[in-house]
Amino acid sequence: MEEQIKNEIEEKAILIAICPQNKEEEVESAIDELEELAKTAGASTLVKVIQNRDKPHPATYFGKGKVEELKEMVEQYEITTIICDDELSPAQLKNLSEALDVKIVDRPILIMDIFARHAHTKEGILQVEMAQMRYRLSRLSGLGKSLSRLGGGIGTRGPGEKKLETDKRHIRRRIDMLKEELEKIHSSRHLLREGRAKQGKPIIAIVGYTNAGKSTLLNHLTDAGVLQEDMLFATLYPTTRNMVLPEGKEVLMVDTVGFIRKLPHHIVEAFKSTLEEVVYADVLIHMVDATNPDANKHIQVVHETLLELGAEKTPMLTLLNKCDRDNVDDDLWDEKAFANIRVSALTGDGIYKVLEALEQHLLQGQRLMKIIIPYHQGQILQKLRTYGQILEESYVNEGTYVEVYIEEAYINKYNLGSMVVG
Ligand SMILES: Nc1nc2c(ncn2[C@@H]2O[C@H](COP(=O)(O)OP(=O)(O)OP(=O)(O)O)[C@@H](O)[C@H]2O)c(=O)[nH]1
Ligand SMILES: [Mg+2]
Repeated sequence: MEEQIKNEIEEKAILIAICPQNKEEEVESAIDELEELAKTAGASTLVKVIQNRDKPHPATYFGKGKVEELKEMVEQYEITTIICDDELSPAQLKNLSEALDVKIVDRPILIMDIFARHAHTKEGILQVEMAQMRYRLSRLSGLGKSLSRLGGGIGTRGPGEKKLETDKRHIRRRIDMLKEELEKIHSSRHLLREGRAKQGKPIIAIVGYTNAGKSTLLNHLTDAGVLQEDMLFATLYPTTRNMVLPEGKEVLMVDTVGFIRKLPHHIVEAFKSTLEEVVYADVLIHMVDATNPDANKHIQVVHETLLELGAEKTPMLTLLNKCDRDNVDDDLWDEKAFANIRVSALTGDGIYKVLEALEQHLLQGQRLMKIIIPYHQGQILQKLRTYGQILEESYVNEGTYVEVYIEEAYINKYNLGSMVVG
């Protein structure tokens, strides 16, 4: 069964979340963020309802009484959409939708909807559709009912197919096609990356919470002309630009997709190749919006996401951004960074210090390492050829024996310490 999509309806939403003991502040800020996300997706929030409970009710997310209350509010405010701060199970989706007779949207659907609106490149469009299809396949029983209620708006936007597909076999077939197309794009991205590696320039990736100012920084540094806007997930694909540091060192700067708490698993999967830009970087610039009351939480989410991606060991320089504003948190500090610098990507204040710190980091004393690289880790040898100065190379039983002059940063990044011999 397929349904034509209509997107013109005005969505009036109630936001719902549960609050375990002592988590009041965290939940408050999460639901405020959910309101921002809802706004970005075109829905206005009329009411926020938080229920104190440790875990969601397995069948209906909220308990019975609270669902009754919701029902009354839905009628009173002529609500079209309920948006839940957590990911809902198929049963919860179905039961809530039946009990309340409105569309039910959860955090993953909402975020994917925003991604769908902002995807403009072929890769981005395919990736979003892949995430949506995978999600849809896993939620079919609950979702069909919920989304068919209003036939438009959040959750029904897709950049690819203009149909809301609810047939399992069709979805599976579509997923296979998307997979094939994406693999083609990814192999060309791989070649691109190899090409860059051959240039031997260090890669610097700008990471951070969504809306922190990453694109603004890239634009300031390189006139990249990337869209910078006060909205969540303005950037969905990486832009790379050449740059020369003050003492003449050439680097590549990459702007990337922003992170957010509870970034849907299907998004992470579908955007893996895009997010991998972060994994291949030699240094990370971590942008923090120092005026956001939740900046500490944002820093923590960025650390967690980097860990998930396997980039937690990459040296990181943290920029406490938007310091031109008067509501900056002066106590902010990212412990994991090798330096914290206060900047304004908008006015350029402090940016010179950033470039100096980067350059100093990249040029800092090299060390002589005598190591054996196991044969199955040939890619590390490639990196040493690119970034280091190899004095000797020979083949032994355990792998390739190498004596190399290499910068400190790479020793940590490639875990060379564990390969030392003699
Ligand atoms: N006042 C001030 N505003 C800034 C600064 N840097 C960025 N902004 C604003 O913050 C908003 C977000 O900036 P972007 O550069 O789009 O942020 P981003 O991190 O690329 O966001 P996503 O791509 O959506 O993840 C824009 O409205 C920028 O103008 C700054 O230093 N000062
Ligand atoms: Mg951006």
